[in-house]
Amino acid sequence: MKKLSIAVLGAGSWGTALSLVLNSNDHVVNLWMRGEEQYQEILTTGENKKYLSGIKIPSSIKLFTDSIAAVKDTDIILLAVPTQKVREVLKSIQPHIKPHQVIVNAAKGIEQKTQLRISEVVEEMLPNQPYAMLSGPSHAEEVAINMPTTIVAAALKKDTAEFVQHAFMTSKFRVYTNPDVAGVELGGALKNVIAFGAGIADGLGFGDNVRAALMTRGIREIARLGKAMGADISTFAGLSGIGDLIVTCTSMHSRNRRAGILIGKGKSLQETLKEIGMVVEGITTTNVAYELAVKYNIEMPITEEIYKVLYEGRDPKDAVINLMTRDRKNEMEEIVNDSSVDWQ
Ligand SMILES: NC(=O)C1=CN([C@@H]2O[C@H](COP(=O)(O)OP(=O)(O)OC[C@H]3O[C@@H](n4cnc5c(N)ncnc54)[C@H](O)[C@@H]3O)[C@@H](O)[C@H]2O)C=CC1
Ligand SMILES: O=C(CO)COP(=O)(O)O
Repeated sequence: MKKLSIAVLGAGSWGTALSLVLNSNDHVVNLWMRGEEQYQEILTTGENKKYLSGIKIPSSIKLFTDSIAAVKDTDIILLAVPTQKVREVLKSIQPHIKPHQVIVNAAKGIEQKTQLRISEVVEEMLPNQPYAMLSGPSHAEEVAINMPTTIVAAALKKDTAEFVQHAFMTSKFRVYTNPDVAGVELGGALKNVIAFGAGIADGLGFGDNVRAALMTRGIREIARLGKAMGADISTFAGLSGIGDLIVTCTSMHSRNRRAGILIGKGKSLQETLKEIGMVVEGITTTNVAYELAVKYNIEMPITEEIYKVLYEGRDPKDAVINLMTRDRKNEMEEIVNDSSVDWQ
């Protein structure tokens, strides 16, 4: 593939790790960060200490604090900032974006004030701009040291998905395509809620049985909401669904899981966020997911309990009791896949 020029907006752990992947593919990489201090640190030490310590950032990755300069003449603009900041970052570069530039989103969440997925935010701000969502089981800490990783590039148009697949794929970073943008975006966002809950269970001292139950029942409620919102439920059985749910619920790299563990151990939300020091998307996504469940009239008992722990002061131990003592159910009732999402 022809070497591309790619702007990576956001130099947190994920933006930095993806810059390394793209750099290893010999693309020109413009890594943008908003802080002068962070810029100076990476420039002088060759390391992004706060977000990805111990990883050398090659000098071939160009550093920027001016987002307009970073996106100029690039083929791809990769969004790697927290979900709630995507609109603000896009706004700052909006007049400078050319119609051919592919927006690739790596943020896993739903905009809180609008309940929009990121593809919908991008479409609202930049109608008809080519767009892909990159999502799947992929902790930055492992990607940055070249551990084999698989991920999905979802786009409505096949050529956009394949373009992004080519751009990112290396022998250590395998990219699949998928036409179900809604499913991939929702899977990536909603798994963080369940991972946070799995962390709470760990923090309370529960074991592997509870974690497995939360993952299995969690993907069911994610799929139920996803289906109501237009996704193909088979996507939730893929890398961006159950794949990402597994890694986030089991890995100590997961900020969502680690945040849950601290809450389960009795720390306040404020103490927890301070200790993690990076974005914990599941906190806001719990709020949006709860509202969406009400709006679409979807049963999401795990999400509801986590919402009540986070926002209504429910004791996590009571949340577990509530989940265990719900009405008796038949596991096989529920979802039938009658949606069919295909390339446009
Ligand atoms: N860390 C990981 O392993 C993965 C993260 N993601 C997703 O990527 C997104 C970003 O996450 P991380 O890089 O991990 O977060 P992070 O907390 O490591 O870094 C966030 C970055 O965004 C910057 N930022 C915050 N507010 C900003 C604003 N208003 N304008 C511009 N930049 C701002 C911060 O300075 C920081 O550089 C999240 O949605 C996350 O779910 C997805 C896959 C893997
Ligand atoms: O999405 C991720 C891994 O695929 C990262 O999850 P955390 O934000 O919980 O660290």
